[in-house]
Amino acid sequence: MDTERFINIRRQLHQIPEPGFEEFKTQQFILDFISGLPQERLNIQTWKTGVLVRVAGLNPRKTIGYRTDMDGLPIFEETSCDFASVHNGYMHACGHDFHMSIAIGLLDYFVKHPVDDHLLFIFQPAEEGPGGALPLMQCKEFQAVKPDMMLALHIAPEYPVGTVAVKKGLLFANTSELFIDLKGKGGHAAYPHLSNDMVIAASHLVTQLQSIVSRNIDPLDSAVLTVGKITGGTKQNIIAETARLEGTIRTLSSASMVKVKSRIEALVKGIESSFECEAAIDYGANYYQVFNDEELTDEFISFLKTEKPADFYHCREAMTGEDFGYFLKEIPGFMFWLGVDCDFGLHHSRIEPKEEAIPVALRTLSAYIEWKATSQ
Ligand SMILES: CC(=O)N[C@@H](CCC[C@H](N)C(=O)O)C(=O)O
Repeated sequence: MDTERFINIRRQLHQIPEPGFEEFKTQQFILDFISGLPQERLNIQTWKTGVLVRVAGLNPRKTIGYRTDMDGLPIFEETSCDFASVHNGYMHACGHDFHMSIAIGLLDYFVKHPVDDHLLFIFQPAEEGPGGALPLMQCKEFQAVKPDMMLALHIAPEYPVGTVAVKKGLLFANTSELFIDLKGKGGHAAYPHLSNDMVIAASHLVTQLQSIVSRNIDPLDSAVLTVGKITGGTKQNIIAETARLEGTIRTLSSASMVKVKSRIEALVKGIESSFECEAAIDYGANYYQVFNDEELTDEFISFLKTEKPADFYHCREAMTGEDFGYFLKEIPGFMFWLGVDCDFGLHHSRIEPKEEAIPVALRTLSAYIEWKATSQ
């Protein structure tokens, strides 16, 4: 496999990160690549900004699905790459450029080396939000070619290149976005008694929210509540009429998600009454946990240990979220981490994953899919 080619594709994709459901250039890039492949075995469909490509099997008994996400994040890139994002304010800071180039490499390989089973490559928009997996799964294009098993990977900055980390069962958390709007009364900075300051109300609320994880959740059943963005007011000498908190909730159990949300609602009610303001809560997109099929994951681990395309690490569950969880809720399969060894983590403006991980993923997945799609 000419892995340099797919590293180069990763660099081209890295330059054009786009928001969820606006991956227009990315979609065109993928379609252009596909149009250069031998077409005889291909069935190509688009859904919104996504692409579904089926490679017809030689003697199909099942369909194996491979999913990559496509969207970038609203982050100003601060890497030293000479192929940095040309979309100012957007960056592939969660590895979706890696994920796509690996999917393209596998597609290229299997078009030229067909296997018995059908393979479905799913280029899915909007993983970072509002979530493309669930609506894609409901579309008629997907239903017509629905796989019998699903695979995906995610880059992992904390593991060395050459490793694959996985576990059976729960891998990623349940997630819910969180948006809280506060409305009070604006006014002159010098007349606080005639106004109702939402910067103060928002500050109290952010602090109170921290008590939920520490005091309402069983410490053995982890949860995270992060407020990632806070906005309010218009100028330093004007009392803020409105403020907005934007965050995310992560829990390992769905019972804890219910609990966190009920505590948020109680605290927000308290803020309304103590600060005499109005508040509105919006939970945005919710992602179902990523739960790896036990049998298939065990089998993949045995494959890794026997064939050794990569070093196997047994990982713990993580509080990251992934709408790939919706695929795994309906279709057996698994997701794994691909070690890319870098100093900065996911969602950081300086993340520079090591590209040597791309050949590791191509080697591992082409061997595994080849075995899975011919042997059983
Ligand atoms: C792997 C990863 O980083 N996924 C994202 C998914 C975001 C879900 C949603 N927008 C939310 O914030 O809840 C993550 O932040 O874990």
